Amino acid sequence: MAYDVRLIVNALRKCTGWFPGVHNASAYAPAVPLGGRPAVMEGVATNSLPLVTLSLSLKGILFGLLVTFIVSYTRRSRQRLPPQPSRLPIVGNLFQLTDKRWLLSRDCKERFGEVMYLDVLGKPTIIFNSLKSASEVLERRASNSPGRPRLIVVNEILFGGLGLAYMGHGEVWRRMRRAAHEALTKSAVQRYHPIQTKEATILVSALLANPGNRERHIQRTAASAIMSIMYDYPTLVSGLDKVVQDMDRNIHWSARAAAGSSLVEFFPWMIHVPQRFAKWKRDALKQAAERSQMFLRLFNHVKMDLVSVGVRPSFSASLIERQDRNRLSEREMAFLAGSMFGAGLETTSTSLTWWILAMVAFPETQRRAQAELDAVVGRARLPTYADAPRLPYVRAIIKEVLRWRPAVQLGVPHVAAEDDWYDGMLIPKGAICIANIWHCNHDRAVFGDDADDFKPERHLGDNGELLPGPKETNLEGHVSFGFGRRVCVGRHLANDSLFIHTARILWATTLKCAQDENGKELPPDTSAFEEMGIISRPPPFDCVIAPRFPEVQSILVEERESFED
Ligand code: HEM
Repeated sequence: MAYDVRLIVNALRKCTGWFPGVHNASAYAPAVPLGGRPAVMEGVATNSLPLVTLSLSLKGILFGLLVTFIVSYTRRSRQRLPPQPSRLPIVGNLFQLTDKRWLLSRDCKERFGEVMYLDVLGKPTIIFNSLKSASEVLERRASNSPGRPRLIVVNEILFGGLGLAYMGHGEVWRRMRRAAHEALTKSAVQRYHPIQTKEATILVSALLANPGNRERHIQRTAASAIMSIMYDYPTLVSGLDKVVQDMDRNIHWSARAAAGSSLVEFFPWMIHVPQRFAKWKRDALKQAAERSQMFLRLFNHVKMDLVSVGVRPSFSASLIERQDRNRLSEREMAFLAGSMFGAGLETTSTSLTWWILAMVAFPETQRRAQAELDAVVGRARLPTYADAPRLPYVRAIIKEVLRWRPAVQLGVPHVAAEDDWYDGMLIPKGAICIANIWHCNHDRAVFGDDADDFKPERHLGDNGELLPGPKETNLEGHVSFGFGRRVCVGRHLANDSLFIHTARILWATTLKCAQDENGKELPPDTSAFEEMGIISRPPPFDCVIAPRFPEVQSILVEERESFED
């Protein structure tokens, strides 16, 4: 009897998604309509194998039947998984996972739909490409995904297992998370308004005095505010302060490590390689020792001040006051405060930089916000937190910036505790779940055909009031703060900080495009971004920052003099 081996091999390929020779993004399965299944699920090309015809005996027939059985069994179980791009032997879809630009592309969403399955070195990984799928699985059924995957470098080495953002959801995480949550509720963060107000004023003055150093001023203000909030640290004069530089180095390390860039994340046995053969391990351990010393030093300072100077509001002080209730050890408290610094600094400063870019690129939105400020605040004083309820457009701009250009474009990974289903597709137990925050925030099914446009008024109601976001978005109007039990614990602090900084910059300055020598405007590129680990920020851009009216300078000086230090 003659059999065409091609049929058997192709059937195998159809079920396993194995495409020999596929090794880069250009080799993804052919396009299919939105919501359709990619080629790997629909069928495979049959013209790449040589025609081999064999004469088979009875044994061959039995072998064929066995293969057919395995094929149809594998196919049945695979068909329940979300669509998967073609993969390579052994590494599977590793290269798709690390190709962030492709993951953020419309092409990815259109080919693979709302939920995509990647096999990364044998680890099932699910990418949620729509707001509906991410919020249903990670928000509404949040109790199934509070965990994090094992993050060896950032959690186990750099944070010694105590990095709030990166640790698993065990008992220690629960205690640390509850303590952080209680110290940073919407009402608790109001005690930090004086710090944030002062920092915003210093930032505006610095931007007007020396606009060329814009990025350095933003970095200083973000670092200074968070150091004061976490440790009651005095206002930093410069972003070059040693403690900030140390922290900064650590943050960069964490951000890179959190992006899973180290080989040990994929080959955990590498953790056992002795240090003398593994530079990555030596470097990471050195960073970890520095980090631990710094966290403990800063925290102990607050403890001593509590005795000598008395209680002044800070996150660390509130942890010490509630130590019995929180049941946290000194080390856990010190690492909790340190985790907050790392998680809050780059995210907030990056969002402020995206905001400046948006104001320069879309001057009509800037003018509308300034008209609102003139009407509500006038020009005789700077805006304050008390004005916030009557400044819906200023706040709508913040929501829109966070939606339009999220600082974290691909969410921090969660892990599915049990098998779960979305739209008939299996999310297997143990799968790494990553919300594609970029696609969620630009989801046309929720935000309309103009989802890619910068349009703050989408957050306003008919009477100009600020709307709660779509129900899928934690009512923020975006999902840039993540999901479920791991949602950003510092989001109220971040929102308040962005409000006072942006309101004061808008009140005092006009932000304009830079010009070339012929007076031609040089608008910033609104679609480019550069990556720092899990953070995406705009590439450097120039802009002009000028006082909006003559009295600005004297009012700023007066305001600064009113701050006692
Ligand atoms: C605009 C500013 C910010 C953005 C865009 C942002 C974004 C995020 C995102 C996407 C996550 C991951 C959520 C998830 O796993 O689903 C996160 C977690 C976290 N954020 Fe933020 N964040 C910001 C500001 C802050 C600030 C100011 C702090 C602290 C002061 C902070 C502290 C944290 C912590 C500790 C976590 C980990 C929570 C956990 O795993 O239990 N963040 N943030």
